[in-house]
Amino acid sequence: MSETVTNAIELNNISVNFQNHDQEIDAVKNVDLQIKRGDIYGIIGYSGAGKSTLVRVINLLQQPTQGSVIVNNQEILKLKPVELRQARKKVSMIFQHFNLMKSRTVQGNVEYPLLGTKISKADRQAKAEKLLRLVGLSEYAGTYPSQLSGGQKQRVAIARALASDPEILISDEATSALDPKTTKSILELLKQLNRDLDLTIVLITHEMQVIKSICHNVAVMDAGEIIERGPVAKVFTEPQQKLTTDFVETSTNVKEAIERITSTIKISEFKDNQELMYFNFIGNSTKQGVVSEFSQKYGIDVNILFANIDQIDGENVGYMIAVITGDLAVFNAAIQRLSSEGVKTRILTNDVLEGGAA
Ligand SMILES: Nc1ncnc2c1ncn2[C@@H]1O[C@H](COP(=O)(O)OP(=O)(O)OP(=O)(O)O)[C@@H](O)[C@H]1O
Repeated sequence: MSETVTNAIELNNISVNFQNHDQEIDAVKNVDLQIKRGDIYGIIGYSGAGKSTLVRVINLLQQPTQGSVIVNNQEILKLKPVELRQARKKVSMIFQHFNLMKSRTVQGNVEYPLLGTKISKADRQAKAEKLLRLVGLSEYAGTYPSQLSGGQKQRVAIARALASDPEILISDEATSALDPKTTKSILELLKQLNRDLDLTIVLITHEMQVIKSICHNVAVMDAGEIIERGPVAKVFTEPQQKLTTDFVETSTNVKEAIERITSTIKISEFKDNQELMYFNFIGNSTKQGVVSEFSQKYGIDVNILFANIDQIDGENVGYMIAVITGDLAVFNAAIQRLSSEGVKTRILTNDVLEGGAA
């Protein structure tokens, strides 16, 4: 199958410039992005990185300054207005603040995108009922948004977004206003919709935890550019950029652990044969194996200060911070061997002494 058949979205050399008074803002700079049909693709970055501007280009809510936008094999910048309206129906969005209409009931909100279409009133009602069942809110059809919790409001917004039978759903920080438990249930719902409806999902977030929960692929944005991208498991285990490492270490609690450990132990008092080490294990390279290999085979003492294990895309990923004590030449040889077995290591001692670990 050719690329154009399998890609739901193809952005080529997209730039978006804004003129703010006498200042020009390059919100998106020369971005190329391909998203496969049926993928859950995360875009992560800090506030102002250009994420929202970039995804708004997908349905032309934002006109790009340059570049081409191909959605479902259609070059949408070249469509006539009537064709563009049709194409846009295939791309729905959900937002952080839900954007529900307060004066309409839950049912009325879900029916809203179908008003003014050829669909009959009875079919419209039946479709809204079906969608509310799908998101688990049937019994709330007659209530108003103000009577719902944040998670329920987002479910209504999702049902409404599905009313036009989209092929692509864009989620712009849709879980950012929700507590962790509700976030989890909304992400589970999105995962289910991706699977059951073959919905392509583009998900913007500033939390790597969200990416880790449901995305297959991720792009990291900074200052209008995509600075790193790839399958989530690969980006998590082999981040290439400092910003990506920051996001990963925050979501795995490693960053917090490094800060806690380095503020409680005195590295300046370490002996010459001691190092503070960070280990990252992937797949079969278990923590136990490494610790026993260090102590039994190399005679190196490993004092574990932090350990955590994650499941990313079905793969176990472990993180450990430890003080190791022993012959450093032997130790260096040991880490070289481990690195060939998929264990990543980083000596934190120097980072901390130079003030660069956090
Ligand atoms: N309509 C606009 N007019 C002028 N500048 C804009 C406009 N929209 C966005 N910007 C600017 O473009 C840059 C990127 O904004 P954007 O909202 O895309 O970032 P973001 O990564 O989505 O951040 P956030 O999560 O805070 O929305 C910012 O500097 C922002 O101030």
